[in-house]
Amino acid sequence: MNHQPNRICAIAFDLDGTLVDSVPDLAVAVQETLASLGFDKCTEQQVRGWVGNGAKKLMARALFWASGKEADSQQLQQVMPIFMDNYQRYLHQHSRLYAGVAETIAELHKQGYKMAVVTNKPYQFAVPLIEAFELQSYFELILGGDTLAKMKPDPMPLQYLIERWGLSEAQMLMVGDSKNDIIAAKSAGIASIGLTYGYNYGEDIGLAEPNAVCQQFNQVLSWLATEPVTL
Ligand SMILES: O=C(O)COP(=O)(O)O
Ligand SMILES: [Mg+2]
Repeated sequence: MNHQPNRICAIAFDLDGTLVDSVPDLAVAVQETLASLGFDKCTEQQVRGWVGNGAKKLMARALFWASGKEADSQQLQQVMPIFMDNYQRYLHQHSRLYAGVAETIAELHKQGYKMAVVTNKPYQFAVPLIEAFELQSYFELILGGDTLAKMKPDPMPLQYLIERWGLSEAQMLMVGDSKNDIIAAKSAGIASIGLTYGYNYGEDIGLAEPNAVCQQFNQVLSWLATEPVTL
């Protein structure tokens, strides 16, 4: 791997909606949590629009939809263990890697890129999900939404990686499906690729203005091959 100061040699990947279509299992966990509280069940499609800011915010959005009012911290404190238990049970029953992810991650690893997962998903779920798809050996680090004091769109997890790996901003790329990923990348001063197939609250990822918009995961390889010099 070429470690020139202005060439990308490290990549941070988002997890939900980028590597893994995790909504099928998240949806069942949300639905069962709502049902156990006596609320109507939401649809999988609704959950698709609620994912992005971690497990607590997901349940807060679901409760708002179900009850018509904002959940207070006491209610969330009571509901979160139920959701966490439910999601723990389903985690990777119906979740699937997106097309091209396994091959592309293996190829990037072969090419020598340093790789990490930077997700807003709680760490306790991120690790077994990545392990279920046998990807853990490719990633030097997995940062969950609760690993550091702040999660995306805050740049903290990306700044942590840059510092820990002793890189310049120009050497790092963020690949994600949500504007949270792109905002975090921009705030950290690094390049980003936005994927169109994931979860972005139903919005066009292009509106967040990543350096490139890709329809398929393997296009990350061709982008890196043609656009390695950044900023
Ligand atoms: O758990 C979430 O809310 C989103 O997770 P992600 O950051 O991997 O997309
Ligand atoms: Mg995502």
